[in-house]
Amino acid sequence: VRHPAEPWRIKSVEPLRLTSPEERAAALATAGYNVGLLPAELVYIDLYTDSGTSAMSDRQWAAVMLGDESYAGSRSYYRFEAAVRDHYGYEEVIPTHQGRAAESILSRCLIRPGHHIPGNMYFTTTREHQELNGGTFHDVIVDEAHDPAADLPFKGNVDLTKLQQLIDKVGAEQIPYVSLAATVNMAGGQPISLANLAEVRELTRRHGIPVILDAARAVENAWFIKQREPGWSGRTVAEILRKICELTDGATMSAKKDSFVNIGGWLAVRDPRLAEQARNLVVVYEGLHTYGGMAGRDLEAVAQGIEESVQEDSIRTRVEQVAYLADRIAGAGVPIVRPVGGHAVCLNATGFLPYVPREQFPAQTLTCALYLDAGIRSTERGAVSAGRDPVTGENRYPPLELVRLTIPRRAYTQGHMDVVADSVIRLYERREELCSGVEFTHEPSTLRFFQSRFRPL
Ligand SMILES: CC1=C(O)/C(=C\N=C(/C)C(=O)O)C(COP(=O)(O)O)=CN1
Repeated sequence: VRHPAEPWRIKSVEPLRLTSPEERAAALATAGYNVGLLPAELVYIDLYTDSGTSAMSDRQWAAVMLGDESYAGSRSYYRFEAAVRDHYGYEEVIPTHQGRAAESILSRCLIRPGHHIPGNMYFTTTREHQELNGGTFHDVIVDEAHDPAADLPFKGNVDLTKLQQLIDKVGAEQIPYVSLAATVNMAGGQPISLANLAEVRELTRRHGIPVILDAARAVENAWFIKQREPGWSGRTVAEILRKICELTDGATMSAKKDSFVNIGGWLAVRDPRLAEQARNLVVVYEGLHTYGGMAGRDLEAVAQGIEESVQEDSIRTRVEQVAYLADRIAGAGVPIVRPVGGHAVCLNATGFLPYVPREQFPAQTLTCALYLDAGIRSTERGAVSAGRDPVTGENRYPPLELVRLTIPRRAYTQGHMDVVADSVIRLYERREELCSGVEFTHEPSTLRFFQSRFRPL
């Protein structure tokens, strides 16, 4: 796979500092063997997340200068609203400062204690807000999504039998909505197909259950539909994105992903009554419903980012850069999640470190090794992220114990991808030496992934 030639050139740069192995060892010990607690200054290539870490374009920065900071009815809000309506198709647009704020407001509006929310695999903040409002999340994704080696085009698909069984078990009136992610982050950025989405739409319509989309990386999902789903190769990404949204009743959006911005999000629905309920809450938690926790300049940057995100060369080169990195790594025999997702290359840590038992957190261990080796920050997407079962208190050991190499948009070049590939391959060749993991020295009670500290065993 060739590294794509980018449809842009660099106009501004941010210097990176190369650290020494000694500096990195000291920094990691101070950070409690949690790379998320490292100062960014001591990270060379930061693949911790693609959320809010992308490069904005000159047109986005120019739009920032046009920000209308009026408290009510800002010009920038109407531009933002028009961009969401044009490209996602929802009538009622409510700004929030980022995705989890939209998830919180939606959950407060629709979920009551005892409710059940089916979805295609969990995401940490999405499930947290569903549970905080008394809901129980049920994973109805196809079984293959939990198998890193299953090389299927749409591992984000819903297993309709699982969904029907849940409806039969708890009753449609106990299901406030079906929560669908496009793409599925925790499965490695796996897309859902339009055909499956249409089947979910049809099944839920029969029971009067709404479908709410998590649109964070829906443009990447649209690209995969164009590439992999029969009948869509001739359509534009913009048309396919609209089609995805048409099959849903609303969406939560972290604009920090597809739309390139450093802060921003929205909740959009079709039902004006739900919209008014959400607007009342947005005023309480985010700000007036025409800025929702963003400055006018942020609203402008999101609007411009949405327009840029659906440009064919933009999304193509974004996804192809991820494929380039995956191809180099997999070419050396390193076990990764197949097929390669839109935003990340996910290393299968149990296959990579077969001698580190699950109780010693192989994925967490591998994130530490990658930082020590080359100053690369990656993300643990395994047992540490999955947390403890709320009932038994035992660690959850999901089938996917992954290290996510998450690629920011328009930020790193082929040279950086090669540094990452070389480091991963070097560690893989030394994997026999990596036979002990880590243990907690500090474990917070909720979302432990972010604040936990460990020591090496
Ligand atoms: C699929 C999905 C996400 O991936 C997501 C945030 N993801 C992060 C921060 C990540 O590193 O993947 C969120 C939360 O968005 P927020 O980080 O609050 O703007 C919602 N849905």
